[in-house]
Amino acid sequence: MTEEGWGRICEELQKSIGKNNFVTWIAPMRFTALENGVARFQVPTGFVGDWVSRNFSDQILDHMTRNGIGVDRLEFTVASATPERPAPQAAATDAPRGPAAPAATPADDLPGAPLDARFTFETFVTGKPNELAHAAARRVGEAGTVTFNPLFLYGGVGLGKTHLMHAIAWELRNRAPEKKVVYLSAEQFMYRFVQALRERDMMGFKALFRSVDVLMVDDVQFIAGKDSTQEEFFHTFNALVDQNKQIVISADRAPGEIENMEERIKSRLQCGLIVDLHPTDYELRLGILQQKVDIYRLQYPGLVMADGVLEFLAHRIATNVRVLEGALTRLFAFASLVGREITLDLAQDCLADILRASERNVTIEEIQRKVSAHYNMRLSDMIGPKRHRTIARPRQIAMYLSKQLTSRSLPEIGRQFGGRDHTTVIHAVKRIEALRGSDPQIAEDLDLLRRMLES
Ligand SMILES: Nc1ncnc2c1ncn2[C@@H]1O[C@H](COP(=O)(O)OP(=O)(O)OP(=O)(O)O)[C@@H](O)[C@H]1O
Repeated sequence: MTEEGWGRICEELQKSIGKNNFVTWIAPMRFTALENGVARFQVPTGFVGDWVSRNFSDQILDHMTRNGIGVDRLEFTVASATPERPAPQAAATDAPRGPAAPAATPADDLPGAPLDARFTFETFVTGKPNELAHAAARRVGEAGTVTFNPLFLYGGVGLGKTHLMHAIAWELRNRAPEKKVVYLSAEQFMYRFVQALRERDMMGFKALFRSVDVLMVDDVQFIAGKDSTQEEFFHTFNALVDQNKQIVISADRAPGEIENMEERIKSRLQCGLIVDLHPTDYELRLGILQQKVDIYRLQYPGLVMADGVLEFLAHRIATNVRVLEGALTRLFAFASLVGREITLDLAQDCLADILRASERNVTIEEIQRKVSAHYNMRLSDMIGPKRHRTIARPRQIAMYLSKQLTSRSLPEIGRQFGGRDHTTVIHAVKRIEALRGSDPQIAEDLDLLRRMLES
């Protein structure tokens, strides 16, 4: 098989496994040879190789065979690190993100930290809260003229700062492989600096950091209060800016708000473009969940997910994306262990602790009040006996929202709606769930009410 032949197979694969999966897992692979029935590929990380081998090898073999290529198995080798720049490797993280990625450390003489193969622009879901940060990161990834220096990304925990930085590094690696791109955390910068001091090799340290083309330092707030590290960082920063080399910095807050950071550093950090990642909104969370589910569906092909579960998670887990991902991972693992469909009930059982922790404190009374005002009915009719459609439907909507937005049990919800039975609540939830899909007016009302209740 030639590289061209592999290109054709790639086109077919993209159709059969979907663009997202293709871009995340297959595109980073490089076909190297076909010998004695073994097709060999280079992959950026062991994790990518394992994942492709477990999830896509049958389909790859199938496409190859159908294209008349005699192949029995696939073999993956990790592209080795070049001395000029760190070889991207999958990093282990503390967050549950599907199967754990093996930790890999770059060669000792390189200042960079490993990159996570999953953190690319293709896997970064954009929405209102992060569109500016994403656009700025894309611009830096284009490797064109340096227009803003530094790019300073900041935002709360788990909102995608590290993901965007890795994405820039991957993009630069693809577009401008000759550039020396170094990504590392501020902690690693300090570690390198202390090590150089201990080994009396400050010349080596300075030469190394001043020779990079793009320097990316994550979580810069870490060096606040660490005087000599700050000092060295300042010199490195200035030396690179003077040479018109791109710098990208991330932190958990705006430069001006980092305590115990020298004023001259703060003002340096404010010279370029400062963009923040806002807390996620419902649409963005839903988009992220949908993307992750596409990946999980391949890992757990037999699992069925009921309608409304992702919407439920996106409503209820508004803390940060890492928690959202952790919830989904747990849900899929749990459902596959017990061999059950992923329903709203299963999600509520399995994620009770996470849901409690991210509770927004919307009460059933509040829901009843907002819904009755919206439909111009009396609050007392929410709990009263009237069964006319103009009353019963809003009541069902209020029950549905109570199930979605609070962690009250079905019997508790029933009790608060005039002592109704929990089966009435189940019926209401199912009915509204169905109407949400078939009646655009109801879908719109639900959306509006949810927004009002959450704001
Ligand atoms: N917009 C997004 N699209 C897809 N995944 C996202 C998005 N935002 C965050 N994530 C995912 O959420 C997780 C946490 O993101 P990341 O580690 O980049 O956060 P962070 O802002 O660097 O957090 P911290 O302050 O804790 O370092 C990662 O798995 C990342 O892939």
